[in-house]
Amino acid sequence: MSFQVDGEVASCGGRLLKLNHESKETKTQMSVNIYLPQQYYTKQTSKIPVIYYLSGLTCSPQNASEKAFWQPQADKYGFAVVFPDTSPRGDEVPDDPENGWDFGLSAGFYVDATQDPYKKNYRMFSYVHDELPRALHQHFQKQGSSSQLDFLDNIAITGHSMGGFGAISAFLQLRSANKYKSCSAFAPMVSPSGVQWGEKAFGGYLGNDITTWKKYDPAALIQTVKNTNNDYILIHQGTSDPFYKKQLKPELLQQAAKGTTWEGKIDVQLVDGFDHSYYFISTFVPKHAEFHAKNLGLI
Ligand SMILES: N[C@@H](CCC(=O)N[C@@H](CSC=O)C(=O)NCC(=O)O)C(=O)O
Repeated sequence: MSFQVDGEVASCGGRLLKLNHESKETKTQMSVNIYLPQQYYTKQTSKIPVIYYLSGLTCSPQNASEKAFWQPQADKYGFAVVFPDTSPRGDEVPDDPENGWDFGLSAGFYVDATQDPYKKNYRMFSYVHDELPRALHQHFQKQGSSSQLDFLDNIAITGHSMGGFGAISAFLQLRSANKYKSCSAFAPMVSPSGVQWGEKAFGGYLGNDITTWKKYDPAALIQTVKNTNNDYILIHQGTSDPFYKKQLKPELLQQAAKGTTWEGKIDVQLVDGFDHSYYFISTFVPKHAEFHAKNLGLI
């Protein structure tokens, strides 16, 4: 459960820690970055909430740490940001037999695989939402500073593309436990069961029985999970995103929400001319930071 420090970088008013640890879930070493805001170093007494940011296909924890510009927002409101990896890695970890970038390494889809040969290592749902937060809690507790960081209770989740899918899927699956206080997403894939990226990933990790896919599919989950808390989900989507119409389709979540307790609660903001890149993400991170800061009780 203990973390090794691969690096520590001064960034804005705080520090970005680059950590790795042995995961029982994935049976591999997992990298994770965490940004500790300036409030952490001024030893404030109230607990610092945590936002989990799930990255998209091809990403490691570095992409968002370097290009999303969460750090100034974290300093502004006083939250920490955790950037998990997108899949298990290593020579022993099975990859895409087609050598694509949309499955296998860097493309774990935040699900617990049930199919060979993936089920041994690809346990990203259990890793991200259970093992990692507990491991971080224990690590910082040992450092004598757990009172300052709240990895388990006052937490929120967001993500981009595959990670936006992972964030909404987990938010809904874990809603009855009120695990995440709020959820937002940048250009998320909201109905993976019906698009090529999702069909390939779910087929490979979960098998051909599509009834097993529904457990993870936001457009299916939204029809069964009750919105008892008057929550809403914030989504930004660029209109010039090459993946918007074929893979992402955020409007499908709004349509699926019709007639449910989520109707009118899926706030899809289409932003003209923006693409799928970190230029898009970094532009709208301040809006997502403010949204989560409100839900985490920081403003
Ligand atoms: N390599 C691909 C492009 C892949 C891509 O756009 N990845 C996105 C996430 S896509 C959905 O999950 C990403 O975040 N890339 C990392 C980055 O730093 O931009 C291609 O060649 O088209």
